[in-house]
Amino acid sequence: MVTVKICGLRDPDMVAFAAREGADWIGFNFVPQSPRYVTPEAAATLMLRLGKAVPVALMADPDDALVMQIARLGFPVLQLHGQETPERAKEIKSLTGRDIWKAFGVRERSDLGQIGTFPDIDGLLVDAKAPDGAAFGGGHGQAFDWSILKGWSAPKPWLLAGGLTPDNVAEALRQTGAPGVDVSSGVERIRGLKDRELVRAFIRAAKGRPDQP
Ligand SMILES: O=C(O)c1ccccc1N[C@@H]1O[C@H](COP(=O)(O)O)[C@@H](O)[C@H]1O
Repeated sequence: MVTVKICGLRDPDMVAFAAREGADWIGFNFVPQSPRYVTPEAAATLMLRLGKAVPVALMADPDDALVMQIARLGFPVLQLHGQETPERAKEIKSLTGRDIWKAFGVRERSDLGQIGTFPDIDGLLVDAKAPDGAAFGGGHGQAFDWSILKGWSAPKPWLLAGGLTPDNVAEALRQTGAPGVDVSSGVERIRGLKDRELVRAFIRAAKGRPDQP
């Protein structure tokens, strides 16, 4: 079954709702410039509502103090969405003992080459490259040309990300064969605010049960 990560939740009831609807992972965003940012203190409260969903901490170029603070909250997975080098990813893994997922922004086939230079990560996300001039590297609701993944085989467990929505996720999965998907903007009607109907529709479309009430 396809696994689903819903990212950037800020409201405890929405965390509980997404978990009940079948989200496998729920992402909390620690990128201060993002409209989905939560403080570590707020995340600790949100994490009480996870049910069976697994929390993922999204950071971009975090310093050691932040990664340690986040690891102490009990996150098993740290998602690095900045300009982290392979060495820094390895260092964060050794510092925290947590699984490291690295996000890679892609636009063309050659962009996939960078992935092989990160031997120490545990998983990865293939996301669209951020638009020029963007203040941060993800959550822009932009898809990339999925056909660039044709014939590519991921060296680690991976999630497809970037501009996914309830309407396009089934087609994205069909084209890419991704084992999992990650969404942020595509389940919002107002930027930064998740929408229950869209969260439910996304999870159902991704898991291939769109018509169930
Ligand atoms: O969601 C954000 O605000 C964000 C900020 C900084 C880095 C990453 C961010 N989100 C991640 O970006 C991808 C794709 O998001 P979208 O569905 O296209 O909006 C996803 O992995 C989010 O976790």
